[in-house]
Amino acid sequence: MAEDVLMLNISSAPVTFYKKTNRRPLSTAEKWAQKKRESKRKAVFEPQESSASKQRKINQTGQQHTHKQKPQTPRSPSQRSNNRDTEENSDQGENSPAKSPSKVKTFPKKAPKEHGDHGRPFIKTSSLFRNNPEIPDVLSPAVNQVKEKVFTSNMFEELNLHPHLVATLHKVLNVTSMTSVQKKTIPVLMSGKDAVVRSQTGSGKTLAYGIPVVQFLQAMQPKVKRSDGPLAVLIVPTRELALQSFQMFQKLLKPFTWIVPGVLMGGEKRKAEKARLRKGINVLISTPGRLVDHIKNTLSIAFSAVRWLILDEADRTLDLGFEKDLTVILNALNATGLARQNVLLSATLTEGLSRLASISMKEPVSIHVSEGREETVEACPQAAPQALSDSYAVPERLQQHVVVVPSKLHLVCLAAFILAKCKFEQRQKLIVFISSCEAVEFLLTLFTAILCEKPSTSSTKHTSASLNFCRLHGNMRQEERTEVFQEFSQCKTGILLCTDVAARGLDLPQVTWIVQYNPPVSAAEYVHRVGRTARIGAQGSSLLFLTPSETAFVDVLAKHNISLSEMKMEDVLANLMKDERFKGRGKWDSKRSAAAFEQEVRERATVLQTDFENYVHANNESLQTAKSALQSFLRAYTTYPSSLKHIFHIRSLHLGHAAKSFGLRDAPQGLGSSITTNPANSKDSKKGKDKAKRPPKKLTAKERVSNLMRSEYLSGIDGESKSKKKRKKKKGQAEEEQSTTA
Ligand SMILES: Nc1ncnc2c1ncn2[C@@H]1O[C@H](COP(=O)(O)OP(=O)(O)OP(=O)(O)O)[C@@H](O)[C@H]1O
Repeated sequence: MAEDVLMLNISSAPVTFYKKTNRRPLSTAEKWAQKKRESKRKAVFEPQESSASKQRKINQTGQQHTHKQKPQTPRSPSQRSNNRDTEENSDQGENSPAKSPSKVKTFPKKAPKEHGDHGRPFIKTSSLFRNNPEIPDVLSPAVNQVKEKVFTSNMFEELNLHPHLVATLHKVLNVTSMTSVQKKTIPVLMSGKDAVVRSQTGSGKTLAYGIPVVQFLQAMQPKVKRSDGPLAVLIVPTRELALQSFQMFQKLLKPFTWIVPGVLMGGEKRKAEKARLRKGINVLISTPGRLVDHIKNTLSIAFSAVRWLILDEADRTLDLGFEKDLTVILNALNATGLARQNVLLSATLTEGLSRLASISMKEPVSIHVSEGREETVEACPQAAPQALSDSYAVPERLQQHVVVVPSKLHLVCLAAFILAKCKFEQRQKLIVFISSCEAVEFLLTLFTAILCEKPSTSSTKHTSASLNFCRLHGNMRQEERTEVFQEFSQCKTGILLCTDVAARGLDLPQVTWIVQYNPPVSAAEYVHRVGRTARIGAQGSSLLFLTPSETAFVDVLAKHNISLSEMKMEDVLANLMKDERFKGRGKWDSKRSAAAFEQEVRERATVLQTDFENYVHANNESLQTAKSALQSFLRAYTTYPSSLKHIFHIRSLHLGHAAKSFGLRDAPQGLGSSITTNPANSKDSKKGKDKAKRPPKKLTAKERVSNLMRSEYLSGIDGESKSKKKRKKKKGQAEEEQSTTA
């Protein structure tokens, strides 16, 4: 433990605990004085146990409680005794810099005994409300939120489309009037121009390019044949989005049966894809990596007839992570020399894309829908993408919230929120974004075990629904991914725990809440995540979790004209009052004071956290799962881009507190050394000290990219690591092997 603290420089970093303190380090005497003040303060503010209650516990156990406990068998909340120890021997296992030495003396390290009178094992409880950093007020700066009108009163009939296409839009896709982006984009693309299109999430961009492509292909003379091969190529960053876009083209092409759409995506059998390519695919939808794979290994893929290239989620597809793949694709397409229409689309296109856009496009028309530019479709040669500002539009009916939660309380706070929405409210569908595949798996198992239990008696005051958890991330088998994606699309309620693999483009109907349990890597990713709700003019809400040291991210969002309102952590936790399974040790009476209410909330949070911890520590397997989830979370934390490192830096994480958010009582040994790369984080040896004096090694652009990409692999977005590719080659699995990372 102590080593971890040193390695991460946590103990010497007061910024971890109190935001924006530039104080000099405290002397030992000052630290003692501070601790004394702190414990006095706690005596006033923290829930206290009566001495009678303390005495009762000592009598029951025959001893005082110890620091190191054997793992307890997890017990259902209904089995639990209400006579639990809350906030008692609470700080053990955390690398808490404010731990009082006197406390350590008070509790000798003895194994727990069973209660003599009840025959129940001693239940270790968790300290949640001590030694947390102060929660600063979050003042989201006032911004002029960019507004985009979703719908227009114009009908598709006005566009001079094939009547069967219009009929399909009405009957199959159920759409009649155009959205703003469709009204602006479709005529431009039908006139044969290239375009860079930016409009908010869920505003109908897919049809904005889908309709012109189908209109063009159905009118081609001589008639399109399968043997022509790809005439339109659509590149998207994830497999689920590829599947979704493919399904949309299937619908649009219903009346034009001679035009064949097809999808290539990692995780599918290459052999089958090759066979389909041989037969002929006219509208080819693919993830970049898989298309490159076929360009290199499939003879029958030919691009001699390609007339359209569309990059959906273009900022993601064009970013450095996919640059190499895209270069291969562009070279293959350009080799044919045929005139081609190019379209780039995203909700977050900025000027950063000008470089690649200018490589692949001819005098693109820049289209954006923000108010004030309503009717301007400017032809803007070469420099078109520069016209796009850094302000992002988010759906007007999206209510955005932020909650500041100390690391220790993250897990219970998320659980309380999920219970509130999905157990005690009707028709709620949540997506929870988490930074790594392992953490998704861990939370799925934990929540299913602890939150999904049925209430033991009829004492539950509120009517409650059963919780329906599912998960989506890049380490799942493709069939399972597809199944979950389809199921969650169709269900009316439920909770999807996922990585950023679900952040882009997915059109999952009726999602009511987006929870960002781990903050996104950029403002753009924030926009895409929240964009999974409030689509096509609907209402929706989002909640961003930040720790006290991360609150400056709100200012980063404000720079992109995104404003959030604060939700108080206490209010989220207060939802636990609806769930009798986690009630505290005393009899709760709703007529009691506000202070008693607050104490009961804290007790319930503690009971819940204790359940989580008991579950995690019940056996070695669950313990290891929690540890590797924590490790993957920390790894992901090191991959924030340098522009955000002042907010999200591994050194400002408190390992012990982060461990608690994975149900761990202790921060596992050696975690720090496996995570940190900065010499300043090495042990406090002379060598380490010397190194620490040196400025951190400046990363090359390549290293920064590989760092960033590592986070994408963690979150399961399409792509493959070099080492993985090598391993695959070695095994000679080129044909059948399925990529697990996309
Ligand atoms: N004209 C329309 N009228 C009604 N619904 C529409 C219309 N156009 C598209 N939709 C529906 O709106 C939803 C969102 O569309 P789409 O997925 O194309 O949005 P998007 O702008 O691409 O979002 P994102 O930026 O998140 O990818 C889909 O369910 C689609 O069927």
